[in-house]
Amino acid sequence: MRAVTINTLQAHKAAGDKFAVITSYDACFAHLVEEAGIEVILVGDSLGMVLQGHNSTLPVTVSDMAYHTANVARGCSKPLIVTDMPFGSYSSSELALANAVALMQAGAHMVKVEGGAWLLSTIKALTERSIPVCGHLGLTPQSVNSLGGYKVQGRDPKQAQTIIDDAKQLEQAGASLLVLECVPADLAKKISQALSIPVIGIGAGADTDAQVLVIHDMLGLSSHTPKFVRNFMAGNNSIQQALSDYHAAVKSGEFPSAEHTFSG
Ligand SMILES: Nc1nc(=O)c2c([nH]1)NC[C@@H]1CN(c3ccc(C(=O)N[C@@H](CCC(=O)O)C(=O)O)cc3)CN21
Ligand SMILES: CC(C)C(=O)C(=O)O
Ligand SMILES: [Mg+2]
Repeated sequence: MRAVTINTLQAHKAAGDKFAVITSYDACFAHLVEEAGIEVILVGDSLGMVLQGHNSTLPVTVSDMAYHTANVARGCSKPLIVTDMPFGSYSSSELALANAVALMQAGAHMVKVEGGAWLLSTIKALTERSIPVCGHLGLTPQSVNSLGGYKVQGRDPKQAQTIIDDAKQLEQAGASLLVLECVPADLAKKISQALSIPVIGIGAGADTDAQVLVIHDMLGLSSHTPKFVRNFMAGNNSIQQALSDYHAAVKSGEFPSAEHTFSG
């Protein structure tokens, strides 16, 4: 596998070929993920929950994200590395710019931000300054206190329309990728078809252009696993095989199946 770029992912979408995304927070896992042929590594702020033991992603700092991004970048050379901008680090365009530069200098190839219309000028500012951006809509965990919990989003028609409008505007503002988390499968399908940028689903059904999971969840290491998670260690005795199986199951469309999917 040659180094994955945004062009590679765009070509996958154009050809109707699915690709896989998985979180990593250190060089060891990043290397195993690369060996499995997985296209994209997300250095997710979920590290606040799975590594640091918090019950939300809110306490994670830019310096935490830069530290883990640098460790991941030393462990692999082929996957595209996307790093989450943590809570509060992109509240204004100026703040976002300074923090995104730090994450890019730590080894990220792209940064991810959670939110819709309020972010358009920030996305424009970042992309104009050569910092590629991944959007994130639906269940946005940094908004857990406003949403009242980790709940499926977009079930009522008005809320679904807002997510569709936000997705189109994020693409228009220059986003290169979009994560859709915990939305009904039919809504995710509609958005994936409406956008020309690749859409990555988690709890968003089988019809997005890609899938993402938290690596600890798919290895069966987490105490609470949401409905959209499949344990790829079940019936396996190596992490390397579990990662290869995840890649193959996403590519073939075998994962996610109905049991991992939310309906409207
Ligand atoms: N380990 C881990 N895995 C994740 O997927 C993840 C994190 N941490 N931290 C950041 C966010 C939080 N996420 C979550 C957390 C819980 C649910 C959850 O329990 N969802 C319910 C749906 C409830 C409903 O039906 O509205 C579920 O049953 O899956 C979903 C996403 C996803 N992200
Ligand atoms: C669950 C994914 C999409 C994420 O944002 C994270 O790992 O932080
Ligand atoms: Mg995140």
